Amino acid sequence: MGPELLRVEGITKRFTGALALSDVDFDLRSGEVHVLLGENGAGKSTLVKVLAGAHSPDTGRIVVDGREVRLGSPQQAAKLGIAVIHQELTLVPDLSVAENLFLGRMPRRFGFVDRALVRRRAREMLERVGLPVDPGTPVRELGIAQQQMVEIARALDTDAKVLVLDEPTAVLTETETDRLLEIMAELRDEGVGLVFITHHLEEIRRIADRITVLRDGESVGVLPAGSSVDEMVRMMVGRTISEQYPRRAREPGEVLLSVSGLTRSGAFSDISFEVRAGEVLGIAGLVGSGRTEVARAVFGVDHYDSGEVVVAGSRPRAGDVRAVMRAGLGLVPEDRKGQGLVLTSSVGENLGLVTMRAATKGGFVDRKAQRVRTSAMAGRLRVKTSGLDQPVRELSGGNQQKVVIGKWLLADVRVLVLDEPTRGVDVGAKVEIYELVNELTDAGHAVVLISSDLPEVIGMSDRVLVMSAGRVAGELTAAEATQDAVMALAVSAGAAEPGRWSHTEGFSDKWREAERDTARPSAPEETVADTTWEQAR
Ligand SMILES: Nc1ncnc2c1ncn2[C@@H]1O[C@H](COP(=O)(O)OP(=O)(O)OP(=O)(O)O)[C@@H](O)[C@H]1O
Repeated sequence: MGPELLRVEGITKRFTGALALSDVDFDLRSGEVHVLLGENGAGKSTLVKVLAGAHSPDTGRIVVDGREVRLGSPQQAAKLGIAVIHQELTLVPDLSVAENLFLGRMPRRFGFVDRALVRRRAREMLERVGLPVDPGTPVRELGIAQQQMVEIARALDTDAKVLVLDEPTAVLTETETDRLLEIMAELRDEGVGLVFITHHLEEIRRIADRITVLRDGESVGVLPAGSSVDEMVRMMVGRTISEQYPRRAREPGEVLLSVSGLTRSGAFSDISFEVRAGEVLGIAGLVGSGRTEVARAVFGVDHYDSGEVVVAGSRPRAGDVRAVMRAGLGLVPEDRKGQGLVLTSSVGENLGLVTMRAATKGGFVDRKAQRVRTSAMAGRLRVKTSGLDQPVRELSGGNQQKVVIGKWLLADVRVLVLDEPTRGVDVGAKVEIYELVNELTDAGHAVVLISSDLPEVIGMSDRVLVMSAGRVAGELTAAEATQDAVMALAVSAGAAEPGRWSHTEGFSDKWREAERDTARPSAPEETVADTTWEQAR
């Protein structure tokens, strides 16, 4: 490790109702990857925003290159060589890669943009991050990983000595993550100092030189490279987690969800499956295999051409979300930046969105009963909040995700479809979500679990349905569902689409890609929120 690039001492940041950072010390040296680890709401993003000049701390010192500085704005931070890659990328989709790389600082000659120079410099910058795209390509044609690389290339060109990456791998596939970690290692070798946030502990094991653990806004310790997952978990949540996938199987009862011959041209075809009371059915599949599309069609937010959906004995009309919900089926959509939430409303209101109807007595909402239930759920999922009245937009990303899950876990549904329920959620809350799945099935409900996390879908399901290229490729019992067996089925439709499977990417890579490609955080999700509002009234 080289000389110290940056140090913060005694940083405190208070928001109304929350002490986000309390007397935090942190330092970064040249040529190291320093990981910030902590539960949802521990204060990681707040510290990053202080380093980015986006939040000014209430107290504390910031020292860059040995000199105390005030980071009054992101521009000032950038001038001092601190570049931050936030989760929400900031590129302009309709401009080319080169135009984005030089946004606001186009090299000019005699007053004209020097196009030849722009292209040459752009190529050099892209080469540094190993991105083989033409600088003339519009950014909107790039995948998320490539866009992230363009941002990193741009950041590095401004002579950044410090590169801060806030949960960059959450949206990446395994191969893309590998590539990013390689580039991070190369930059480290060049002497750049990197601050890295991730909830994936195995990534930390691979790349971290030091790990600073935050808990409730305090720095509780620094772990060295090579620390075990157990050590990280213990320091992060203050206890060990004995069982990662605590599935309690029970004798299945009557069929609660029956899907037969469901077909939508171009998306999925002839999908049939059943889920019984007390069962967890996992749905697995690769890029474009259609898992999420099927879930959305079953829930009624997307249409289907033919087939039948029966929920607890009734046949809701295709495409009628309200009828599907009345029949007793709920969907936790894959979360994308607060999707499924009413951001301006409070934590309590959001948790109660779907249950309000259940808590309605003679036309009036029984507010007391409602509060008891929502507050118990917030406690179980350890939603970090100053109270049920806090606006949900003030919560950290992971805690917003917990509220989306909690809302549906509280809903009185017979069948709950969970699409990527644990993305962005810390390890402790993950296990709590699994426990709640157990409780749902203990109580005789049925759960459909769609997940890109292969160990999770295998560990928590009684049966795993594997989809491939829009069809059901097969079904495995819990005992049969090994990674290899699931993989073999998932690629079984490969012959039909040779191009898709010819590359040598890892399996779970396509897995995460599938998840991402099918995510459409647009109108249909709003429909969900609107419908629940309407129902609540
Ligand atoms: N603008 C704000 N207003 C009020 N409270 C805030 C605001 N921003 C953050 N907080 C609070 O500060 C605390 C730390 O949040 P922060 O976003 O730093 O957590 P995090 O460690 O990044 O979590 P995650 O892993 O979920 O992203 C949380 O309790 C959060 O509710």
